[in-house]
Amino acid sequence: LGRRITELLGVSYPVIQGGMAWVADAELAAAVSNGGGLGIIAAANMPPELLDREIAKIRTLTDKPFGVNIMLMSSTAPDAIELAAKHLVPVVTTGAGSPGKVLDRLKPLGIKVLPVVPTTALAKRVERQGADGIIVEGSEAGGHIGELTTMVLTPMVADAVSVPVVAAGGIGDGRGMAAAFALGAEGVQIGTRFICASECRVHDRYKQAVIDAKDRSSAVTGRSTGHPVRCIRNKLTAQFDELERVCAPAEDIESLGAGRLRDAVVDGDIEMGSLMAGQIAAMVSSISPAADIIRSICEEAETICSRLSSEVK
Ligand SMILES: O=C(O)COc1ccc(-c2c[nH]c(CNC(=O)Nc3ncc(Sc4ccccn4)s3)n2)cc1
Repeated sequence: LGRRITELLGVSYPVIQGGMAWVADAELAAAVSNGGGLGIIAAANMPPELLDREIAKIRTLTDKPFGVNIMLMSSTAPDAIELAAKHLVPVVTTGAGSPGKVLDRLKPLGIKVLPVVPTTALAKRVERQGADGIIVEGSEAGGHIGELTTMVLTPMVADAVSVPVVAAGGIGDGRGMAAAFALGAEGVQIGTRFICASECRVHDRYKQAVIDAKDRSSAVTGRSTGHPVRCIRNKLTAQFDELERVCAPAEDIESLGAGRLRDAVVDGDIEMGSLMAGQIAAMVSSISPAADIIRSICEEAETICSRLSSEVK
């Protein structure tokens, strides 16, 4: 079922690790790639010299394909594009903006480009612009999200484009992967579950917050600024809610959020840090090696898909 994606990316399993800002570094990405998936380094707002070192570093940790995620809202995006070109990074994923410039610059170099999109319209646009695959991200996801759920967005985009679709948002076990394939996806992108990978270097209190999360633990803040972001509820999200209740100006909301993701990831500040995570955090209950996470999800999905196909008869 995932053959077009495994062949496109040169991986064993059609599993992409989410390019999570501050979380997805060379260590996590290498562990995912060595485990048979596609590990992704998040360029996010990294200074170019740091991203340059992370890309050089992953090349010492794995000889398997890997990718770089370029967050198009970041002022460092143009530098990230040039670094991806310089290193001939096998795969680039993009988020939080329209990837026209990325496609024009990197496709001619043979780099595979898979944009993340939150709507069907954007999916059609990026296919026209030459996307090799399309990652559709539902509002179940952590971080900066759109309004449509994975359950609705996936089949709509699968019907609208011919390139392979990868489903993201709310997928954390084999059932989610099997469901994504049933909806027309040919691969999955997983973020939150990999926050609790052994090789992920976020602070243990961040990992514990993900494990402790229940189904209603996450909340979306920042809708009024046009950049809705899903995080685990804490004092910070309560302050965002208060600012939005009194219709504070967008810059006050954005300045409250600046640097908070770092506080959570590096300092383990679970009260005032930005604990970006998806709704699937409620289903995460253990810290496991990335390779085990990938294998167990794919084996469970395989079992479900073959049971479904035999029972349908
Ligand atoms: O140009 C247009 O038409 C708009 O295009 C798009 C609009 C939105 C998206 C989109 C939604 N979700 C994604 C992929 N996921 C993400 O980008 N998730 C993220 N999590 C944390 C991030 S860091 C941050 C920094 C500032 C504000 C908020 N977040 S980025 N892309 C992609 C394209």
